[in-house]
Amino acid sequence: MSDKTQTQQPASLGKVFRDLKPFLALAKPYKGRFALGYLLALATLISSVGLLALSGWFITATAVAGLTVATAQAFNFFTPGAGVRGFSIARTAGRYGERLVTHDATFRLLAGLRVWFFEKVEPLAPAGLKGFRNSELLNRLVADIDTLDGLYLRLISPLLLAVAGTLALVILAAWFSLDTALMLLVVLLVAIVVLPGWFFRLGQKPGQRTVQAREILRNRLMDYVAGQTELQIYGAAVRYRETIEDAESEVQVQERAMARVAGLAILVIALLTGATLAGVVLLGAVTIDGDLSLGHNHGPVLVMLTLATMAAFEAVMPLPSAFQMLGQTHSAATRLRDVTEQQPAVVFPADGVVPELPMGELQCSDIHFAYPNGLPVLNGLSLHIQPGERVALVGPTGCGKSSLLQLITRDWPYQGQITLDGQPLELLSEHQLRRSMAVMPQKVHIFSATLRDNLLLAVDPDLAGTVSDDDLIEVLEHVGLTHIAPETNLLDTWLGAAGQALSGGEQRRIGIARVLLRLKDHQCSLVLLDEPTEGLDPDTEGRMISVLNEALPGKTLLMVTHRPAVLELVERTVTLEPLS
Ligand SMILES: Nc1ncnc2c1ncn2[C@@H]1O[C@H](COP(=O)(O)OP(=O)(O)OP(=O)(O)O)[C@@H](O)[C@H]1O
Repeated sequence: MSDKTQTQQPASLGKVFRDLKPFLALAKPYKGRFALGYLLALATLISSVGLLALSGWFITATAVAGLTVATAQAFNFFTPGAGVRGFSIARTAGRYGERLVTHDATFRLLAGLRVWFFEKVEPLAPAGLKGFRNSELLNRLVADIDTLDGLYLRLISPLLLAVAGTLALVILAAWFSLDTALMLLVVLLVAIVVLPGWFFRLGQKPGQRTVQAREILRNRLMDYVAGQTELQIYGAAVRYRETIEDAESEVQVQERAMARVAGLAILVIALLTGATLAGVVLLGAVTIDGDLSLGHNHGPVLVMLTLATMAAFEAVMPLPSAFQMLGQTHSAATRLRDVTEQQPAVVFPADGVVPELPMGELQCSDIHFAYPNGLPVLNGLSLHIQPGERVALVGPTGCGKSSLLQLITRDWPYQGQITLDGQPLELLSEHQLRRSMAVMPQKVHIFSATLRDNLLLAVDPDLAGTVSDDDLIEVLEHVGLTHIAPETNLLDTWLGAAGQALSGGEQRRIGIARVLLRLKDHQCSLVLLDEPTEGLDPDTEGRMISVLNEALPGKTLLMVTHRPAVLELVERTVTLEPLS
């Protein structure tokens, strides 16, 4: 089985930031929290620099003051001592507060991003999502959005902090010596501008490949779990597991490549820090020219500046690794945009026309339709169904029967016109269209939810609360589904993937039960059934036919079927011919 993956071309840093701009804009609702986080990070950095600088000055000044009795007695130990304690407490509290606030803001933002992504995806279904597997969408919704935390948490705030830290240190150094200040400015610019650009380039390819390799691994794992039965039956499980192991090895190869780059980043920053400290000491030694006296304060200030430089490097230290991860973040953002920038194939008007008296008259005129692969399915189909008429749509498999039902539910765009009670479907809002129809698709989906929830989803939201548990039980009795759980907790029985499995026939009867519930709404005038009795034994099929017969009077029916028995429900049969 091959994997459908997209290979991304390496992009420049400018393009990456342009591509990420919309995601930065999505952080706007949380800007207050992020600003507070930044201020706390700044306070922490100032406290760190202050703590080391003051401690360095204090220790050296104390030593110099101790050289004579007079200076030792005159020296004020208390104010610097209190300052060291103050900075130390502020640094701990600041770091705690900063972590709390920025993580809280990021988690809120990621939750908001998931809602935003889902809102973008929902109108695309089903036509716009056919190109994506479920596992791909899930991967994007969960893993890719998680990867974006690097953008907010590890990139923007640290970058701003490094700039602020650099400026502060250079100003402090300039007060002591212009040469030292200039050297620090050059070194820190290298650390803020050159190194991040270099590590961005080093990390871009393995970062993108990591995201890709993880997606392939997740897709294969999800396919493996979903296709267990087939894999076991055909003895293909071992072969398939090998492809999973291959995918896992590829993830490890890419992660190792990323780890190597991360190690290099730590090494380069450590070397740069060491060299800079040596430079500060050397330049400082030249500046003070051997004068360590307390009067000029030179010695203590030199130690203070050296330790302040050390602390300021804390701010630039995370930048190379953050930029190394940028390729990964960009890759995740691009994959999200691939989905969210698609235009829905079908758009519903917000306020559609309201049908006065729903009759269920359906008119399809000159319908042409092809799926995105371009193969024509319907070519000039016309069909008129009178209000209350019952019609069966028959024809060889693959001739387009189910597709026609999907056009009437507006799943796909088409050429020609379909009207309901004289109104083109395009003029109906989504709610009005859904409310006017009871639909049973070819494949009935059972949600991982209670039986009650699985039935109530067929009830229009406007009528929520009007359907009681007794009504639900009555419907279950009609379709013969009261046996699937003990009577005492029948409606609370958990179904679907995480609950009780249902047979194919039971699933179809859940579909019929949903239709029966929808038919209680007087605004529902059209019933579309796709092979409603497929997979049922003749007795159960006969029972379903009489249940539907009782519920259908006054409603228009268009039913796809291959089963002769169910034709007794209809007055007319329309045969669809295959195009070739
Ligand atoms: N999502 C899709 N993308 C591309 N082609 C599709 C899609 N769904 C169906 N088709 C193709 O469109 C054609 C019509 O399919 P459709 O399901 O409407 O046939 P049908 O008459 O209902 O068949 P059956 O009686 O077997 O249910 C078939 O050739 C099918 O392969």
